[in-house]
Amino acid sequence: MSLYKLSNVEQYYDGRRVLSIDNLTLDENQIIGFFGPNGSGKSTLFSLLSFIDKPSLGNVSFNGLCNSKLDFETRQSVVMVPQNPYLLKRTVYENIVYGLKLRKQTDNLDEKVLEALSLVGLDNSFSKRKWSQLSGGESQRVALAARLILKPKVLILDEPTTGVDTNSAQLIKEAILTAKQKYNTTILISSHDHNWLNHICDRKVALFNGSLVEAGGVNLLFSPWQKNEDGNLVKHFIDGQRLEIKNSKSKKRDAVAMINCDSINICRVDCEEMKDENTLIAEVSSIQQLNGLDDLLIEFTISGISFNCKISRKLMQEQSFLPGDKINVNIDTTKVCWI
Ligand SMILES: Nc1ncnc2c1ncn2[C@@H]1O[C@H](COP(=O)(O)OP(=O)(O)OP(=O)(O)O)[C@@H](O)[C@H]1O
Repeated sequence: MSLYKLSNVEQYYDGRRVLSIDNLTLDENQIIGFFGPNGSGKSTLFSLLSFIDKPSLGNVSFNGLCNSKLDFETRQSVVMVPQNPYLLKRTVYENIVYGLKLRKQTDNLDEKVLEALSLVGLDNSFSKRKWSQLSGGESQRVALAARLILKPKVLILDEPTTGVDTNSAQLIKEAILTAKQKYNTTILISSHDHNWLNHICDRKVALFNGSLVEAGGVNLLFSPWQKNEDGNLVKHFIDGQRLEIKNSKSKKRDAVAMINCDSINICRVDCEEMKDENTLIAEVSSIQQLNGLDDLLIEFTISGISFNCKISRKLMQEQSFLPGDKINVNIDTTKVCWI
């Protein structure tokens, strides 16, 4: 049985739908990464998974029980570090023991604080410091230690590496891996740092305008980018091909483009009707059947970089693609999102 099961979940703010998830299951003792552009619904989803909010419609079940039937203790076993964690205006020690005291678990506090601090790479001298005597990265780690000390069943981290240096990001990563191993904690993390997520996650889930993008259904195009004369970002592939992204003047050269597989059209290389100045040449690497759908997922490479797109069975019958075939690729760059 999955730990979480979401069915037909929708969340509305001021009459506007910001989240719509037909089906999502999350398994126990995994590290699951959530990514997507700003405003795609990651924090909203986390507020439902942490039981801070109830969905406007649909059902979030946990360990087989509907969220409205969960007892206080079960709710308390799920803890979250929000995007901008709040520290009490007290010492680090008092911040870290706060949750334990609320739960009336007051035995061996000193020992537990020492263990929690060492998990996040801070020594015991920090316990006497005031909240105001910490750097941004140290505050993040204290906020994390205050949750780890609870040995939670689920730990939800909303962008834990935003604004922290690489050393703190590494320490946070190690603390998360230790929590998974030592306490069997299930960890849900959102981050815009794909390298960091790739190194730590067992599974990654993409959100796009409040909807889930099925595994393999999204393409990420990483830097380096160059700017053309109009200021738009252009990807130069090693084989000399180029892809200009429309309306990207405001984006930086280290941005990551997210291209939904539905925004890509393909046809055989000898099919003239799709060809224009933006058409790229690619090579088919694999063809997979998508579960329960009348669609196929085609993986292909453009100058060694992997992409995928969906095609209908009808198009497959017309074009009969095979691995190794050269294809024309058109990407609707007006639909690109940025991470
Ligand atoms: N309390 C709220 N009231 C009204 N709208 C909200 C509220 N919270 C979030 N939203 C809107 O819901 C949408 C999803 O926001 P959310 O914070 O979940 O996205 P996100 O993926 O976490 O974004 P980011 O990467 O910027 O943190 C956004 O359009 C946002 O403006």
